[in-house]
Amino acid sequence: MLKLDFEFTRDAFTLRARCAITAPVTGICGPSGAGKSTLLAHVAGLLKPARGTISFGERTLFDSRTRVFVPAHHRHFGLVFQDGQLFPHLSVRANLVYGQKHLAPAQQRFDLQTVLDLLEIGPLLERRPGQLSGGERQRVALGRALLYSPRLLLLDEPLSALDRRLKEQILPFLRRIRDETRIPMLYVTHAREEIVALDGEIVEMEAGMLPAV
Ligand SMILES: Nc1ncnc2c1ncn2[C@@H]1O[C@H](COP(=O)(O)OP(=O)(O)OP(=O)(O)O)[C@@H](O)[C@H]1O
Repeated sequence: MLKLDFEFTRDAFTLRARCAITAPVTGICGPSGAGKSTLLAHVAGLLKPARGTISFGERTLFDSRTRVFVPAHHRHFGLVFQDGQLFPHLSVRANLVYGQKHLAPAQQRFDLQTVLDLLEIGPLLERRPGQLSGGERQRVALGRALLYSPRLLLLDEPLSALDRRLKEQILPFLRRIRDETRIPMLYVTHAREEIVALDGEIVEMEAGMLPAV
């Protein structure tokens, strides 16, 4: 369970999050500027709240009173953004194993072959990101996040750069990730139908409030 109870202010924008997230897939929906990406950045450990607490399972990730702040690279969460953010100078293979290199063997939940099979990206291994279609790039980005053996997958508009056909191609892969890895997902999107397709629970965000009041 991901428990959020914190506040953050940046210029005129204030984010207030107070909720417990328990579903296997949770969609954070809401209008542009509501604070969805800012919320995800707090869960990832890329931004620090002004005050409050964030915990995942038994682990406290942030507590302003006791001055706990677990940095992003110690949270073991996988991140996938809209444009995949692959390293352009590295092959698909090198991109995939990038995060895995930093894990001790005992921490590695998946091997490369399992992820290649799951996402059907084996034939792409020796290509560079510039030689991939948008949908292939997003599958590689998902593969890279999985090989990091994340405890939670944070997805920020992972399909929004893709056309309808590609979205419909990738959604079954996301369903496979949900069913075969059982890694919980926190999924930011404008497209509620993506969350519906994943049988997820939707949490509505409005004007910096989670949940909206
Ligand atoms: N790097 C930044 N510096 C200053 N303000 C920012 C920055 N990034 C976002 N903001 C502001 O913070 C608020 C929340 O932005 P955020 O990107 O979290 O919203 P969002 O719900 O993800 O929007 P969208 O759906 O358009 O991506 C907005 O008012 C935005 O203008």
